[in-house]
Amino acid sequence: MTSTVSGPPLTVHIGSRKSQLALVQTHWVQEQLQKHFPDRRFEVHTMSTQGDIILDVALAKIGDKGLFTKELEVGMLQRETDLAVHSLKDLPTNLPEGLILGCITERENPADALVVHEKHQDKQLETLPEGAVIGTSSLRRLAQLRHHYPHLEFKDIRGNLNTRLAKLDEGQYDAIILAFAGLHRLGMADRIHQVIPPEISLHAVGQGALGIECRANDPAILELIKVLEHQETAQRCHAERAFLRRLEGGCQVPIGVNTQIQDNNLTLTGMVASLDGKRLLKEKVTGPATDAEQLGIQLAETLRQMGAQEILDEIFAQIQRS
Ligand SMILES: NCc1[nH]cc(CCC(=O)O)c1CC(=O)O
Repeated sequence: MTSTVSGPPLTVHIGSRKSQLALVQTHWVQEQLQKHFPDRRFEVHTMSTQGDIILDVALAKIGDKGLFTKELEVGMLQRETDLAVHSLKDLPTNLPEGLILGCITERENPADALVVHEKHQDKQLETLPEGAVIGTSSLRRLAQLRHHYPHLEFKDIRGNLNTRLAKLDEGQYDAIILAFAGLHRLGMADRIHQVIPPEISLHAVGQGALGIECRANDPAILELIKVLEHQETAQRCHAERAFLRRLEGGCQVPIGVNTQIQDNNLTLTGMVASLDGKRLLKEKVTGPATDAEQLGIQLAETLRQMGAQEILDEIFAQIQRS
């Protein structure tokens, strides 16, 4: 065996959450890296994050950044692991000192999806009856659906995908909203009843893509994970993340996006809404895909001029009070 002096360690340690979805995603990354680098060993280390442990409090109220990522980050900073695989939408836009977002993988369909109770098999979002109870833990989904369907009721829902589906099937909800990507990756795409179009619900920043985080001063690991980067997804997600970073008020907020790239031009649509869905600001920007971050910042400033900051400040105060 040859020893590598400056190359990556022969065994690469990958940090992951323990949820079924996290493991499917991490094992995919492990498998891809193994294919590219057959001489190395890739080992997965699972960890529980606060987000996996605190299940009885609404996500919006916890509000803490990095709820699903912090323990994985500590692992890398303490050199127990070399990289961590995240659902990109759970990765805060500002990372701890010493860590970077080293790779963004090809995105699955980023849309939200409607899953209905069996008694509503013949219904769509627009035909669900008045008072039907929709389960979601996301302020973004809540605000946009309230805006378009004020006759529906909304109730918080927590837990992993299987728990949420079980609560729906038991009859605690008439329908729930989940990410298309999560259902698809877990082999449960057959539960998707309606893919919600962007005109109704703009998706979360980074939704459907994986983000691989590593130490900033570890070029060998960075070089390994870069082979999994998907350029178009990365450009879209860098625009989305720059938009969120520029707007964010320090809590989970109703901010949604959509991105498209055509002929090297990136169009970013962004939305900020009040919790009651009564005010909803939406605008878009187009420019060279290579200026992704600049486009995100520009759109954030435009929305702020339209009044987004007042909406976000109000929501932050509301969440603190409730
Ligand atoms: N916050 C939970 C979470 N983080 C990533 C996904 C789904 C997969 C993805 O968006 O990449 C989900 C579940 C959901 O929103 O339904």
